[in-house]
Amino acid sequence: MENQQVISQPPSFGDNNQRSRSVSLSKLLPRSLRKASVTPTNESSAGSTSLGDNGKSKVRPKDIDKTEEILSPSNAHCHVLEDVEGQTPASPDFSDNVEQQQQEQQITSRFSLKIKNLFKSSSSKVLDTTVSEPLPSPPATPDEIELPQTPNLAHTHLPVGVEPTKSSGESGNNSARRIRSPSTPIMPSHMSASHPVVMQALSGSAQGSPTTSTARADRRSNRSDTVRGSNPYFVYQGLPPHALSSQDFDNSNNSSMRPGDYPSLSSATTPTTGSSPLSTYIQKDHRNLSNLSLNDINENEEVQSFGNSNITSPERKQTSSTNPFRESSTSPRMRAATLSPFPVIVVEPESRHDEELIALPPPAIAEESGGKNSNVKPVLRRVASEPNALKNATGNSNSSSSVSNKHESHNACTTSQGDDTSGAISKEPRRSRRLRNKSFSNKFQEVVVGPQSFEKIKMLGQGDVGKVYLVKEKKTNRLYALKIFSKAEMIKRKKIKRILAEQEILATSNHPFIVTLYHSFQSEDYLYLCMEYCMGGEFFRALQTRKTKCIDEDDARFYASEVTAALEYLHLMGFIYRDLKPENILLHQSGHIMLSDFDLSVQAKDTKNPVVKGSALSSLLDTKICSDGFRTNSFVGTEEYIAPEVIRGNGHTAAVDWWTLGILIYEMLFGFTPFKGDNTNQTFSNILKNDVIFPNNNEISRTCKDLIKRLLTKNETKRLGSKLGASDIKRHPFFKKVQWSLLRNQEPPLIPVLTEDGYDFTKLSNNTNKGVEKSKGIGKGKGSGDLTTEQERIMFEEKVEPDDIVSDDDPFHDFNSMSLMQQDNNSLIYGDNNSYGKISYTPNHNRSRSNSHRFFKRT
Ligand SMILES: Nc1ncnc2c1ncn2[C@@H]1O[C@H](COP(=O)(O)OP(=O)(O)OP(=O)(O)O)[C@@H](O)[C@H]1O
Repeated sequence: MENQQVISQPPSFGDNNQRSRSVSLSKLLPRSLRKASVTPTNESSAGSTSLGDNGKSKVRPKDIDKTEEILSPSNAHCHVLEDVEGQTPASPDFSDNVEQQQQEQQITSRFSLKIKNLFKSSSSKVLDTTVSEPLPSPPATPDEIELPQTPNLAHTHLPVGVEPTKSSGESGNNSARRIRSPSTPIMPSHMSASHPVVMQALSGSAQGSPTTSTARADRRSNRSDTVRGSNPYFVYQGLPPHALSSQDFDNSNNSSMRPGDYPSLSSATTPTTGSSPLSTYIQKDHRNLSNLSLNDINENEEVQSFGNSNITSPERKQTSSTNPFRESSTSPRMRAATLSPFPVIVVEPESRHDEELIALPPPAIAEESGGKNSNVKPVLRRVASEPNALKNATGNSNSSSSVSNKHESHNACTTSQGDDTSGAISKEPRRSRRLRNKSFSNKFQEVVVGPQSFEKIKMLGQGDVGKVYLVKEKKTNRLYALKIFSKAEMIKRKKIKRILAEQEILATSNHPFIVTLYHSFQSEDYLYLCMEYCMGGEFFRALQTRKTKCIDEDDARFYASEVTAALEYLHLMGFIYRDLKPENILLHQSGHIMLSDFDLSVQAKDTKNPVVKGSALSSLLDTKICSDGFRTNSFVGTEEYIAPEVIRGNGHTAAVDWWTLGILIYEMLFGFTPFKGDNTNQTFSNILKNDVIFPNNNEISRTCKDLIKRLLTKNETKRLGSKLGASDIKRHPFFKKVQWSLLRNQEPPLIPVLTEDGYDFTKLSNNTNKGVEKSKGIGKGKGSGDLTTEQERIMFEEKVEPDDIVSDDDPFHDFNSMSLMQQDNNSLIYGDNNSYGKISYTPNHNRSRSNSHRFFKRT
């Protein structure tokens, strides 16, 4: 097969050094740092991440959660209505960009000063950031810069705002390729010896100049060269103590660092020398620290600002925010944007969980350990509210018996609530109606499966908090993707709201481009989402199989139209997706897209019904109105995809999804994202200040470039989509030929096929999971494979806890256990001869340049 390129199936997380991808900014810690279980040897660390028990040896990230800031709908932002139709395609309106750039430059300069001053007063443990690095000046170019054309665009792209000198070209080479992986050794700029700040700190050391060829060669030769740095608007303060454990440093052969030690700048050396504990640590475990501190600080900031109050006054907003951008927004325009027209902030009702979760675990533990803390109010909860892993993690002396007791306690709960001998629980637990009362509830019935109904075939991937397994249902042999979350982990990291949101979006959605949720259920220690298995894996992988990491315009139109349809649907439901990127787009076996990973999504408060506007002849659906007036203030997204308003921290709306669509289309066409800089600082600066530029690629039409420009309009009120939402995008000339109601009947450009030379998972799954770990290079360290296997064994052996027994003060009370009423028969059937290890993407020969919009009829 000539055009067929075989790549590894999105690997089990042990494979992560094979790829690199950026991680959503909301993810507090790099995955490796988040690993819950520390194995005896460092080789095993990548593959032995634990979700479950063994809490004593776990590395626990600092607790954070999103506390969404909802701004009063009564102060809904004004939006400029602009009609796309009839406009000359390549005539973008960037009239306010110059003014905006100047103001933003002033603001960012102020931040630099402010943050520098902060550092002056910081202890030596606080790592300096890149703020001393001058922000790149906006390119003195017209809106479109034609760069010299070369065969490989990915290699010729110069980062926006970087002069096309030799060095920047090299830098562009590094930054142009978007190689991302949660555990690729991507070094933040402040960790890189080539970074000026590190250079400064290492002054006197023989690290060379940032511009020396040695440093560049290091960067080129090391995958960590996708240097990421700190956001100029947030201060990197080193790894928080909870992020590091003694075991981690033992693994790094360094005993001098203690768990509580912050890695300091002085100890952060170049990844190539590996002489510092941190660099050794990072090198060995291929960590990406770049996004860590941003989230950490931002999340804490939000907790501080909004965690203890239901209503936050404008004054509170002004004073409590630690976002330097907001604090120092002294320009009238920025101040106006910050305070008006959204002066009132209301905390989301769901934040109840955040408060509960801050409070619950310690009292529960205190109570169990003899109630020594008499001030602690007894908490009415059953054992399931305190997962065994959590008890272990907190060193509860009863933990040893908890595993053996759990089924007893479960049985006690299931048989008779009144039998509870503690006497503490006197009321009948109420059955959660959260999802049952929703309009879609007739889609679901009582849960008909449990963990034991499935057999693990392989791990598909590990996300921020969940592990996703390819499983087959024993009874039917059907394949599913089972996403499993540890309750203890969710509690510790205050992700309860996230998982509830993810469950709700998946359960609510019924759309061909959104992954289907078949079952969701919980056991005592775990939460489970059983979803449609998208055997094509991540669209990101499919892009990587292309020679230039990109696809042609017709193909990009195909994927962009499906993504637009999915976003339109989500917006109609009142959801803002917020994390669009190729990694979160999965490919169905048919080649059509499936949006997944909704843990960063948020639902608008007071969702409104869509409105049809226009005449009978040309009516347009206004989906923007569904979440009108809703602004949320979390700092979420993925570095290269993040919208300017998110960086500014003034709140954002569903318009962020249209921004990310613009980045996605750009990346599909050119193989890299438009604003990527050498580090986070520069990337954010580029996002805020620079216009999108296009490589000199004559194959890309003017309408396509116009669409991208309009989607990447920095002013969200002028961005395409700000008038009617998806309808604005759908009627752009770029999509003129698209038949929106027949998208599912389009021929996809790439068809995923399982190849024959993959791992023989049939044998491996018969021969216990241990074999899988070995074959995938997971758990090389002695015992780690056993540990993973043991945890997985528990995951797949636990019993379902029906809603009736999950008491209403249980943090997971609202995680309803249910099964889809009518299951379609489209899910793949497990085949003994199939390999689930490797996949290829075959160009669809039914689809050519001339007929790419040909539709086939189903027979
Ligand atoms: N339905 C599915 N079919 C096939 N693979 C899947 C499916 N769902 C998830 N995966 C794989 O598992 C990986 C992790 O899943 P997912 O992104 O949902 O987890 P997450 O914890 O939300 O991750 P993230 O850190 O990106 O938010 C995905 O990147 C994908 O490769």
